[in-house]
Amino acid sequence: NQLNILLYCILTCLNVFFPNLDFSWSTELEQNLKDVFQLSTFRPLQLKAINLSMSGKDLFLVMPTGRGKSLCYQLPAVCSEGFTLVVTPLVSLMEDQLMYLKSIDVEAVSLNASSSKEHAKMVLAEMTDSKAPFKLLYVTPEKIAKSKLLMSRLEKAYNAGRLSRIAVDEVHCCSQWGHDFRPDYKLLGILKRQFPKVPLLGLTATATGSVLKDCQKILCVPEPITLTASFNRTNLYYEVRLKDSNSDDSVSDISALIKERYKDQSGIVYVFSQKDAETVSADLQGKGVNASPYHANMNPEDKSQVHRKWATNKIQVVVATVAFGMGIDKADVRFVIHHTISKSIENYYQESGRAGRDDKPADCIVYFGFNDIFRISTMVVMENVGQQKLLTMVDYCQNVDRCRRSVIAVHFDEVWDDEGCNEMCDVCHYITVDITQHAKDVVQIVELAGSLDEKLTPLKVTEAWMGKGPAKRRKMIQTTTLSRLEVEAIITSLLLQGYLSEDFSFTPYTTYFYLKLGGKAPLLKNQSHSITMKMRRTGLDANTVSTTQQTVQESFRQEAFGCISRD
Ligand SMILES: Nc1ncnc2c1ncn2[C@@H]1O[C@H](COP(=O)(O)OP(=O)(O)OP(=O)(O)O)[C@@H](O)[C@H]1O
Repeated sequence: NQLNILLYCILTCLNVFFPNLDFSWSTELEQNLKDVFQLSTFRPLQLKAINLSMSGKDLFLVMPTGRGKSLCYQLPAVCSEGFTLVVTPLVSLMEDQLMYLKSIDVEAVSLNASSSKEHAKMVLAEMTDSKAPFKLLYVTPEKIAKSKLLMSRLEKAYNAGRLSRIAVDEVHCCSQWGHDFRPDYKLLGILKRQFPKVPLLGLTATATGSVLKDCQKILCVPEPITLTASFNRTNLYYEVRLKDSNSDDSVSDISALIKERYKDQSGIVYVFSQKDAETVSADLQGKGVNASPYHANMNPEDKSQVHRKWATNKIQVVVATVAFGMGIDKADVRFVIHHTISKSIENYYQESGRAGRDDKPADCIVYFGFNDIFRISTMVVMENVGQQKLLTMVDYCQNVDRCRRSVIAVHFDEVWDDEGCNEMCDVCHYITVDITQHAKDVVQIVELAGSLDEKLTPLKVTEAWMGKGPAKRRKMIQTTTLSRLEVEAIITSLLLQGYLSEDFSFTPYTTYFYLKLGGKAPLLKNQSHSITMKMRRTGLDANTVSTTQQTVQESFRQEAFGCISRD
């Protein structure tokens, strides 16, 4: 092993100068990639990870969901003597992998709580048999923790040189700081302690530096190399929409999106609770969307039927809780809509990451509702740093000063270049505009009305500024050519920034809302005073940005959440 590591280091250095230089296993790798896995090229970091693992190095591989982590241990398994032990958290994940490996004629077996006695006996016997055909042995962490028989067999296989590699899938489950902690993962340190010479490969789609440090300690891996692929899924468009928590407008909006923008395209709608899965699914069905619910409380047959029908495009949309998660590997998912925010950015990244696995454009939209923050908050109250993580998700939704992608990238400690978004998020469609002159024009209209002892409703101010007021008044003010939506957005902004304020008038029958000068209006007399606001650029592709309705909503939102400072 040490010779291999030395060889790897020398060859890596030489590779810089001689890119075609190969390792002893390179030809076999290339061959099996094509012949067995039927893939023509490696994706970024796959070859590097495989070469490191083949050289005997312990490795943590952090690679976005759907980028091909499994190949990084399956291909080495096929190219090595003996077998690779794969620890995976869910039996369903295991079954998917076994089915896939069977379809490409790679021998693999599993041991879990539902394995029959005969099957377990056969597998345990074959572990030490040099003629046994299997290349991968999938086990749950519970099995490692509870089965002394398995550990004793692993020890025998290790001593016989048959345990070639250990892969720990979803390695972040080791750490309580991770988003999916599983107590049995805490016990996996036994593997490296008992089998120190076997290289370990920990795989995860989402783990911050501190989570990985924790995993390293728990797994007793002395000096792992960490390879981190970029989190930037360039084909995904990220968008946040405001949700009025007191109405079901969001469901109407979602159904309109599915029927128009995503007509005949496959997608997922994530919801907060099992009850929401049932009701949102029923609402969507009522609006003519081919949707089905999915949650942990359904019986296993119903769940696998929904999954199967969705995978074969007989159901267009699955309305699911997070139970519809690991192991979902449908390539052509064109949209992942969150009816409710996720409980952390890690969760959101993983859930939304199920879109666009075929590298074609796909949308990730989250509906952000004020009340949802508190619903989730009570759910995560028992979790370590649950509130902190939830707030990072809220910040992702609320912050319109930073590109959505940059928030995700920075969260995962990735060095980020703002150009990396390529305008593939809603925030990057906003521009900061100077509205000082507009503000002066509007304030002049309200001021003039005041001097004439008139009161103007917001509608009257809008119309006056757009030149629709009485002709003699038009001559006294500066009218605008801006669109109505822009005019409304600017007036709202001035109201929220304090340049205008409300002037209520009560009658026995109704209450009138007029606009009057706000406390900050006098600042506009100062030549050096300027005001800005964020606005969505106009003239953008209707397929990737929201409707005009959204423009107004967004501008309200930025102001309402105080994204523009009140200077
Ligand atoms: N080099 C490659 N070229 C083309 N397709 C690939 C390549 N490597 C893997 N894939 C495909 O990418 C898909 C996702 O792979 P895989 O399931 O290993 O992803 P993953 O990173 O483990 O995702 P998850 O985090 O969801 O488990 C699979 O369909 C796989 O066949």
